Amino acid sequence: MTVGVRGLSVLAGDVPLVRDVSFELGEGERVGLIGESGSGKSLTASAIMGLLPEGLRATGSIMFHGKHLLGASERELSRLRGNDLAMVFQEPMTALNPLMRVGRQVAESIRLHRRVSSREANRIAGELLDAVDLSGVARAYPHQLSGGQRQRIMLAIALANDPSLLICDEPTTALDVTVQAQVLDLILTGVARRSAALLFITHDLAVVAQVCERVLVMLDGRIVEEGSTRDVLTEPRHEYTRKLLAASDLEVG
Ligand SMILES: Nc1ncnc2c1ncn2[C@@H]1O[C@H](COP(=O)(O)OP(=O)(O)OP(=O)(O)O)[C@@H](O)[C@H]1O
Repeated sequence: MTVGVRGLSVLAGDVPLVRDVSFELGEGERVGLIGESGSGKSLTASAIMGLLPEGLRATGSIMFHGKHLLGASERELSRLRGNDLAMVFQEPMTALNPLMRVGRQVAESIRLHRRVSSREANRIAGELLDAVDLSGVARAYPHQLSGGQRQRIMLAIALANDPSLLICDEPTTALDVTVQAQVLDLILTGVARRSAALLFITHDLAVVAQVCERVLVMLDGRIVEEGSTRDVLTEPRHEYTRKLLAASDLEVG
């Protein structure tokens, strides 16, 4: 097991925003987390990353390779983040440094966690950029790249240290459809190559169908349904999942 979430709740004071959520991700498993806006998907991801907004607290337990993440020190968490535990967000511009060339940002993410010379880090960064079809942009600044290119830089950074868990929070929502397909392919290749587990947050059931083996459905802070992607999308049990399906233009065959 890569990650095991047990009875996770996220609270703002006494108000529960995520309620008693439990799930596991096996090695190399690709799991979708779907549900309407405000259902608690991002907070669940933030709790795993140890990145909850100030004022919120998590209870329950999150095990990652046998380590308790809730209650881990900030030092331990920052050692894991960007290393064995990585995340790609919806908006890459906020995560990239606007003043630093993108190749250097990839190389620095390597040197933050590994003892390698800057030359070696640059070499690995070059390989990572090749792997996301971005050979030749290492010297560009973020604003000189398209949204899809920036998201691929974020993916290269997230994969830089061969994480065993990659969390993607709506990574393609802001991209147009053809670019979206390319980024999804690169995510799939990137996790497959590393046998990394993937937790993929999205509103888009077509994306779930393409990317995930298993799916968790959240409503109002709870997981209300889970199962194989095929079962959930062809024979949804919960009324909410049926509504989601009816509202999507997904044709499940
Ligand atoms: N810092 C915060 N303080 C108080 N409430 C918050 C905070 N962050 C999020 N919430 C609330 O918690 C609930 C769950 O938020 P979350 O961002 O996890 O939803 P989501 O399912 O990811 O939605 P979206 O798809 O829009 O990103 C929402 O009702 C949101 O308003």
